[in-house]
Amino acid sequence: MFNLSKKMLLSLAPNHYDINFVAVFSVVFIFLVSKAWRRVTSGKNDIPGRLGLPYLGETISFLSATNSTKGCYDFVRLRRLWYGKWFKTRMFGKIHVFVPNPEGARMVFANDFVHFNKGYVKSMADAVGRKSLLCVPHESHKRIRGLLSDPFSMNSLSKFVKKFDKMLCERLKNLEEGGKSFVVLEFSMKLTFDAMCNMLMSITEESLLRDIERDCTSVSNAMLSIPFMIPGTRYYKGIKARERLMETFREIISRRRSGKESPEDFLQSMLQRDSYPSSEKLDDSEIMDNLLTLIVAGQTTTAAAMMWSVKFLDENREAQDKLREEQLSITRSKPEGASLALEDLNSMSYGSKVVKETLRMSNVLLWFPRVALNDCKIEGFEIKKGWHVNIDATCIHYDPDLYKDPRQFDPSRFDEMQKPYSFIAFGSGPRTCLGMNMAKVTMLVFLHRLTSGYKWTVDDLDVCLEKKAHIPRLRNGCPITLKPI
Ligand code: HEM
Repeated sequence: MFNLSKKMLLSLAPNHYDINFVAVFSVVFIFLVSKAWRRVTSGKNDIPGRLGLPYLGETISFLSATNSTKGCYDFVRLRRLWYGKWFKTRMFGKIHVFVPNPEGARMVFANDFVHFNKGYVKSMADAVGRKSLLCVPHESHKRIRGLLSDPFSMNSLSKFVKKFDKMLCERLKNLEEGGKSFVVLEFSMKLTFDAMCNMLMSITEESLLRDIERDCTSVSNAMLSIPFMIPGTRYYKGIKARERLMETFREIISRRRSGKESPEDFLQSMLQRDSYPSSEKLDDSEIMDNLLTLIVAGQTTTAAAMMWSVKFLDENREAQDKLREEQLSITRSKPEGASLALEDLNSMSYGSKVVKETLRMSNVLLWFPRVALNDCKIEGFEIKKGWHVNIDATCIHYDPDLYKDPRQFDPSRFDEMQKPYSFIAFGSGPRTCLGMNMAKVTMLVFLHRLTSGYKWTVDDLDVCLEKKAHIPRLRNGCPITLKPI
């Protein structure tokens, strides 16, 4: 009975067009009815989105976006197109909501540690250590952060500015003499790493720096891995690397305590508190876990931002010329060959806007994850205890209601005051980036030396992003050739 031939089927409809029409009509009808049904059955405070199968949800789509050259944010971008600004999804067994606006961001930041906290990820705590700022509970966080903060205040960074400037000038000179193309990302990764190790522990020996860098990279790779101690896995390599790093840090601390060396640096400022009451000092495991945290949190972020500044300035010559003009006027106001001082950075008003615009557009940290500690509401939307709430910095930084022509690199947009929580590249609230000042001065010195000393050509214009990277970076690392001016 169901064995109708194609001919008979066609005879049921006067022509092919009718069949096509009926098919398209049915699909549209089913789509509209199911949409209307979802609207009727879900409350008006429900966040739209697809949770998919239990546990798995949309994990595969997320992983495939992460594994593409468009980058993992493409997963979020597509869902915004399908569901609107607010949407939810399920990944790795957890429900995630992406918070798309300043009002929502304010609510989450203002309730950090109260209604929200960073999600506990075992691999992260195992890799950077349980005493890391990224993992400790509220009370310890407040104490540890308070004690770590002083060396990162603007005033304390003046020695760092001088040292970093000297290091950068030497390296740029070498590249200029070589006259060859080099990859900015490789350059900036090594530069920021060496500068941080110098500032934190006065390490300058090349082979030791490279050993520590290799191990820090393994730790960083292990932070979001599956925590099984199986040889060959990212987790295993990260834990082994951590053991070696802790051994190195322990040796440095013991040399300092024996009085064999006492350079003026971050570590020494922590050890000077040895005789203080326990509430006013960090114990050794707190110092070591946070040395590792600072390197891991500071290197890749700052290096990626430096790379993006080169790319954006290359694409926007007007901004590059304006920046160069400002920086050359600073050079002219100083004796020849003088190094930069912290006070010089205060005259870099356009430079500071270039840094902000670079961070707005590059979104080195795409979103900031939190977990809801209780049932609550954000902007009227119901959030259940245990849901992951991601403050979507990228969506906020590209919102055309907050930034006119958001895809245009325009540092002068920061001439005007921004709406609160519309610029959140360094986060906000009790977890605001601890290295914010250091990152800003590093980028300003870099931009100063680059634009006042050189012009450059980008040698490969490919815009594909690196695969499997959680920090958006160009796949080619932005190769350039310098031309002295
Ligand atoms: C351009 C460079 C940088 C960017 C864009 C950046 C961004 C951020 C953001 C957005 C957060 C908050 C994340 C959240 O709320 O979940 C954060 C936290 C943090 N950053 Fe940075 N960062 C940069 C450079 C640095 C540097 C140079 C250091 C250290 C020397 C550093 C150390 C930290 C630490 C320790 C935290 C955790 C703070 C806490 O939980 O109390 N960052 N960073």
